[in-house]
Parts: sequence; structure tokens; C-alpha cells
Amino acid sequence: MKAIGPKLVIATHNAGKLREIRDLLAPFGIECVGAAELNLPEPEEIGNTFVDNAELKAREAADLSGLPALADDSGLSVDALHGNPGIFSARWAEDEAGNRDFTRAMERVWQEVEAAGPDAGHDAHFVCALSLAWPDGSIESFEGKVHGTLVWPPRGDKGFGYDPMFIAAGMDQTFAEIEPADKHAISHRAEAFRKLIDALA
Ligand SMILES: O=c1nc[nH]c2c1ncn2[C@H]1C[C@H](O)[C@@H](COP(=O)(O)OP(=O)(O)OP(=O)(O)O)O1
Ligand SMILES: [Mg+2]
Repeated sequence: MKAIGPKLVIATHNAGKLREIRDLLAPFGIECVGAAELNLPEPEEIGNTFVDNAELKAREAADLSGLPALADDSGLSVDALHGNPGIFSARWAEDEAGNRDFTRAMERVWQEVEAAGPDAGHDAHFVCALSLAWPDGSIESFEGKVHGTLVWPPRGDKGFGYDPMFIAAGMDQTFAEIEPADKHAISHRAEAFRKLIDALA
């Protein structure tokens, strides 16, 4: 696989993700520029899988910037909801005007989990697909997962998105209660990054 330094576009418009990706890449001395800083558009996520959507975001950013670009497509997959919201995780938080409210999105998830009944359980996992695209057309993708349980009410103010209602297997605090470094030790995003870093080595 080709080198990605010294400058890499992080093809996301999500500030929470950008912060985590910068943390995860910090040890590697790669200069990261966010898509918003470059005024790159937010492509429509028309793919049917996390990898498809990560690839289309990375491809567009690499083509428009002329630099290698890294995109992340991720979401929460709930067993009782047959994998939803999944690739629709961001869209479940959007109102008619396109504004995002994860308090609302978490309420919807919990209501649907309750409606599924006690036998359906509270198991869920986060998925992260990372795609690295180069201006010459090549592209590589990696996926990570973390399993856990949903809790109600939401707890904690660290992290982003659905973090306040998710407890990873073996922990007793939500992803929004633990320190970022502890999330990075086990998260779906961190696992996908380990695979990416191994492939670059
Ligand atoms: O670690 C996470 N902790 C909590 N929630 C998370 C996480 N990772 C993804 N999520 C949820 C929220 C996010 O909004 C959605 C991903 O949707 P997704 O389209 O990949 O990202 P996005 O639209 O927010 O930003 P962008 O597409 O510009 O990268 O799943
Ligand atoms: Mg998105």
C-alpha cells in the first residue's frame, strides 16, 4: 500500500469523528486537514453498506483535493432492530430541516427496542468502515466493530452521537462517560485504524 503522508484529507463533516481520527493518527506524524477546512461538499450517502459509503466519501475528497483522503462511515447496529439504524444512524438524528439531534435519535432507538419486547434484548454493536483513497484511483478499506449493550437513560457528556446509551462488553460506563483514551483502546474506529496502520506498515 502507498504512503499517506505528509498531508491527508479527513473526509468528514462530523467534528466528533474528526477529533477521534486526529487522536488516532497523532502518533504517526501525518498532517490532517478536515473536509470543512477545504470547503469540500458533503456527498450524498447512497451506498447500501458502510464500506460503500466510506469509499464514495473518500473517492470524492481525493478527486476534488488532489490529496490522499480518508473517510469514515460508521453507525450503531441494534440486534432487536435487525441492525438498524446501521447505515442510517446519522439520518435517524435529522429533522425535516436536516438538523441533527441525537437526543431524539437515542429516544427513537430506545422506543423501538422497548417495542420489540423483552426477549429481543439490548445487544448492539458499533461498526466503522475506513476508506483511504488516492488521487490516482486506488482505494483500500478496513472495518472495525465493538459489541456491547444499550442502556436507558443516556449517561455522560463525552464522546458524540449514540455514545451516551452504549456500554461496551466488559465495561460498566457508557462511551460518553469514559475518557477518550479509554474509548480509543476498544472502539470500532480504533479497530479499523489498527488494520489500516498494519496495512501501511
Ligand atoms: O463512535 C461513535 N459513537 C457514537 N455514535 C457514533 C459513533 N460512530 C458513529 N456514530 C453514529 C453517529 C454518526 O453521526 C453516525 C455516523 O454517520 P456517518 O454518515 O458515518 O457520519 P456523519 O454523517 O456524522 O459524518 P460524515 O459522513 O461527514 O463523516 O453514526
Ligand atoms: Mg454522513
